[in-house]
Amino acid sequence: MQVQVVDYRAEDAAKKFVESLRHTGFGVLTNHPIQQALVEKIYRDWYEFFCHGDTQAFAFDPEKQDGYFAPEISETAKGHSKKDIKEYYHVYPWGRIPAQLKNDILRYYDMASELASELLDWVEQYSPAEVAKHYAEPLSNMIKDTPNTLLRILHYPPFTGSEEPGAIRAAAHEDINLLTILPAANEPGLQVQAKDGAWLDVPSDFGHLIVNIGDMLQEASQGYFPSTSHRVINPTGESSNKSRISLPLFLHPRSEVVLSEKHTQASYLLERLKELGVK
Ligand SMILES: O=C(O)CCC(=O)C(=O)O
Ligand SMILES: [Fe+2]
Repeated sequence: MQVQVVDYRAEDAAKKFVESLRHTGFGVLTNHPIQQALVEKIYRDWYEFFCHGDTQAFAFDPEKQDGYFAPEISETAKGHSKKDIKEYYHVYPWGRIPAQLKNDILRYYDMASELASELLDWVEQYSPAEVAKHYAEPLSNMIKDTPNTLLRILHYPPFTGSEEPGAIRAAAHEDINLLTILPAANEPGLQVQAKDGAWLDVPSDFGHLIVNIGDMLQEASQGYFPSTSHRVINPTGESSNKSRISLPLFLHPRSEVVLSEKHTQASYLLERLKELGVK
């Protein structure tokens, strides 16, 4: 099993990329249209906010789920008992965003959402007919005008030595949503689980764009596209003193979109958030 690094501009990009998604749940793009300078600026500015900003003034709203999630209330992955070692902020265009960070993060949100829509068209194009016939509507249509797509800015703080034994930056989990788009973080650590159980590093050179299948696309494709387990391991050596910032965009269909006979987006999300203990 290999996560493919695919040149977005190559002629056979869509085919290769969807093959990688099918076999590993992950695909990685180079030469993609997301501006790296913007990503780097977001990393710097949000690092500043996490370290010196008035995070408590933006404490998350339990109902709407926008805002800042402190390390103490941060999520526990499904099936795990220890909290992840991280803090994060949930950006929705309709939600609260610190004024000085608003322009850049919403520009990124729009840019990444637009690319995501194209990637969903690629997935649709290379879905076998017997899989695609179960899509209740075109995949890219499912996210059109959606208020549910979530941009999460994650800060994994430097290690101090007082971390809870056994806890890791992000315990093994699957994403809940349709597709996740993630620029390579400023520090390594992201791994995906192969079919034989082994953990493999996801190619994460600076500038790479990492894309993975979430449970909702697995559900909609009746398992054809696998939502694979991934995790963020703890830093060692010099890296232990460094923060890690990452920026996953979780694409969510509109609430009423039908995923399968059993679930709409809304019913599926509610079930999963309850499992995570954040709802
Ligand atoms: O920080 C990362 O690289 C991945 C984060 C992640 O998997 C998540 O928040 O769902
Ligand atoms: Fe994830």
